[in-house]
Parts: sequence; structure tokens; C-alpha cells
Amino acid sequence: MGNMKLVKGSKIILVPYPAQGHVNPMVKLALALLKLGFEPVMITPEFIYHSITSSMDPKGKIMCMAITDGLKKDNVPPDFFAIEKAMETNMPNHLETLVHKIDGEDGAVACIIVDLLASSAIEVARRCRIPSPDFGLHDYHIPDDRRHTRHGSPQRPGPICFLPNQPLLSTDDLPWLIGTPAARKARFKFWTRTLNRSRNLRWILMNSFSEENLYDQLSITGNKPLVFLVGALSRHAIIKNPSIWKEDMSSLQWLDKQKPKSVVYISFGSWVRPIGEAKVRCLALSLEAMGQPFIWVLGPAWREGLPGGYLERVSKKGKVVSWAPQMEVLQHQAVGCYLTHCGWNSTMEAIQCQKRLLCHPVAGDQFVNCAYIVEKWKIGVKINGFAQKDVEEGLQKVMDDNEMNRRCVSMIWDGMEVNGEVMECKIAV
Ligand SMILES: O=c1ccn([C@@H]2O[C@H](COP(=O)(O)OP(=O)(O)O[C@H]3O[C@H](CO)[C@@H](O)[C@H](O)[C@H]3O)[C@@H](O)[C@H]2O)c(=O)[nH]1
Repeated sequence: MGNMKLVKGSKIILVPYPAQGHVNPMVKLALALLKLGFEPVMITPEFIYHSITSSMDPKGKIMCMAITDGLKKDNVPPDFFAIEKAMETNMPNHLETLVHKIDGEDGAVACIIVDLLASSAIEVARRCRIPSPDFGLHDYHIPDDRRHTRHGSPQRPGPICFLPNQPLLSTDDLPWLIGTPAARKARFKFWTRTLNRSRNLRWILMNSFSEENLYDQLSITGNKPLVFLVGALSRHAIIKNPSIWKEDMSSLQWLDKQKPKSVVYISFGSWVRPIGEAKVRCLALSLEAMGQPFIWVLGPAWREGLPGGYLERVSKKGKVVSWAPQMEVLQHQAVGCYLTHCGWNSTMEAIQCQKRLLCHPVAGDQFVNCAYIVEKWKIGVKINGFAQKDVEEGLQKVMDDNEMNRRCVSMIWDGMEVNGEVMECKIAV
């Protein structure tokens, strides 16, 4: 890998974005590096440090270090913009000091792997003169075809094609279109700055798996950066995720009592969890009317959307938890289908556990991911609402399509398995 000092025993620093869906794949990457003989050091802001290190499995294998983030110490988790401010103002200097300390006089650090969303760390790596491959997701691209204004608002609606043979997207699916016009503008600025910073990188490690030609299309001849697909690093063993929240393990005992493939697992991820009280209520009533067994991840604040006495009424059929051990739940034979927001980690985990998907994207990249699940891979069905008819029809389509199972299985063998080998070869060069 060029002039990177990749000798066994070198330290590799990993800087994840501080959200559940970003820490999880970074930990998997760190474990893969450890297996290859490197010494991974993960650096996180202090507000997630304790929860991550205390739930890391196996414990103590990966060195974790915290940096001061300047965020308020109350029980309200910081939002996207508070984290952005901390990453742009408070954290870079602390990170730089820590990197120098880890690197020491003999230059022990081979490279810093930076999450695309934590791009201020790319600048730190440059200042410290340490190579930094970027660790990105599937959707790192702002289409440059004048479909949006300078501030990111769609101006000409219509389909967008990022790459040949990939699903068509709509201008409304673009990942920064979340919230109020001011929030969208600020998110567009964030993405533009992120991509500008990553433009001169030499390598991008993409948390995705092999697909026909995607790899070649992204590594456009002669152009930097080089893209390596490193998804599904845990192909031989399913790795337990470290958790920012406490997992409700009674979910598994409850599932043990259910019939095979009878339960719908419902989760809208960690970050954009709220689907809104009206939708919570509508989905709750539909599940009750259908008599559908379900296990639903719903934080206490959102339970207000549930109709009065709901939990008691459905207690024989349904279970509501604040946070589930998702990988174990998805592996359970009682789970037949996953109603998901199409967060990227949830998508990869469902494929790995061979579960069919009922998709309801809420925000950001989830619309793009949904297009892949439904149109390209054909392992799920999209529902636009939670009325009984929508849920019932969606569920029926998913469960009646026997080909879907075959496709889930072949995705693992054709995509994820092959890709694990690619990762091991590339990184060990
Ligand atoms: O009860 C739960 C619910 C989720 N998870 C885990 O939390 C992670 C959730 O990640 P993801 O599915 O990617 O969703 P978000 O946390 O919402 O992730 C944010 O970050 C992702 C990566 O950028 C984006 O794809 C999403 O759209 C964005 O919402 C997964 O590993 C799950 O296994 C649990 O362990 N228990």
C-alpha cells in the first residue's frame, strides 16, 4: 500500500463518527486488523467512551482512548449539529496531541483510518503527516449534474443515476434532505466539506460488499482515491456490537417461546429513531388488529405515541423494548422479517442473518439503501405507511416470495464472502 509502513505490530488509529451505526463497523474493522497482527487504537469523544468500552466484546482486545469533546454532560444525547461543532472546534487539537503521543519518537503509527463523517480528523492526519485511508459507506457521492442548487435544494425533480446499472434515485432521496430548510442547508454544507476533504485521499475503505462492477466503477481508472470494499468483515463469526445503550436481553427469552419465522422485528435504528408519534400509533394499531407477533425497539419517549393500555393488551403477542441485542435477535429462528428504516448497518446485518426486509426509510441515506434492497437485490419490499393494509400487504409480499430467501443466501456467498478475502489480501500488502 504505497509508502504506508504496514508492518505487523504497527499501530493503526481508528476515528469513528460517534454514533452507534458508525462505531459498530469501525470495531469490526479494528478486530480484523488485530487478527492481521496490527495494533488498533480507537479514539472516541468522551461522551460515548464509557458505554463503548464497557460493552466491547471481547473486552480489552482493542485499545480505546477518549478525547475531550466539550459537549454538555447531561442525559440528552447531542444532536447532529452539536456533534459537528464539537468535531470541528474542540476535538481536532486534542486529537492531534493524542496522535503525536501514540506515534512517539519512533513513528509507531502506520495510518489513521478516519470515518468519512469525522472528516476533521483527515486534516489532523495531514498535519501529523500520517496516511489516512477513509472509511466510508455505500453512498459517498454528490451528483454533480445541476439537479440541486448551491445549497443542496432539489431544483429539477427527476431520477438520478449515480452509476450505470445501479438503481435510479429521486432528487428527494438525497441524504442531506433532513429537517427544516435551514437544517438541510447546513447538512449540505457538512457533506460538501466532507467530500472536499476526502477528495485527495489515496484510499477509501468502503463498508460494502462486492457487486458486479461496482468496485471497478468506483475506482475510476487513474483517479484517486482507490476504493477497497471491506464489508462483512465478520464472515466467519458474527461479532457482537458494542452498545451505547443497555440491551434488553429478555428479548431473546421471549423469542425462544415463539414459532419459527413468525415474528416481525421492528427497529428504526439509533440515530433518526423517531418516526413520529402519529406513525407509532398507526403501526401499533395495525399490529394489534393483525394479531401479528412482533418485537419492537421503541425508546421510552416514543411510547407516548402508543394508544392507552396498549402494552397490556398486546402482551401475549408483542414485546416492546428500549434497545435490543439486534444481532442476536436477527439470528433468531423465530424472526421471519425485519421492518427496518434501512440504516446501512441494519441492512448489512439483516443480509448476514438472511432475514427478509420490510422497508420504511425515514431520512438520509436510508432512501438510497432502500432502493438497493428493493430494486437491485430484491430482498425486501418498501411500505409507504403503517395503515393495516400497507403492513399486511407488505408482509404478505415479503413472506410469499420464496425466491427472496435464495437471493439473501446468494448475496452472502457471492458478495460478502468474496469480499472478506479481498480485504485480507489488500490490507496485508
Ligand atoms: O435495538 C437496537 C437497535 C439497533 N442496534 C444496532 O445499532 C446499529 C444501527 O445502525 P444503522 O442501522 O446503520 O442505523 P442508525 O444507527 O440509525 O445509523 C445512522 O448511521 C448509518 C451509517 O451512516 C446510516 O446508514 C443511517 O441511515 C443513520 O441513521 C446496528 O448495528 C444495530 O445492530 C442495536 O444493537 N439494538
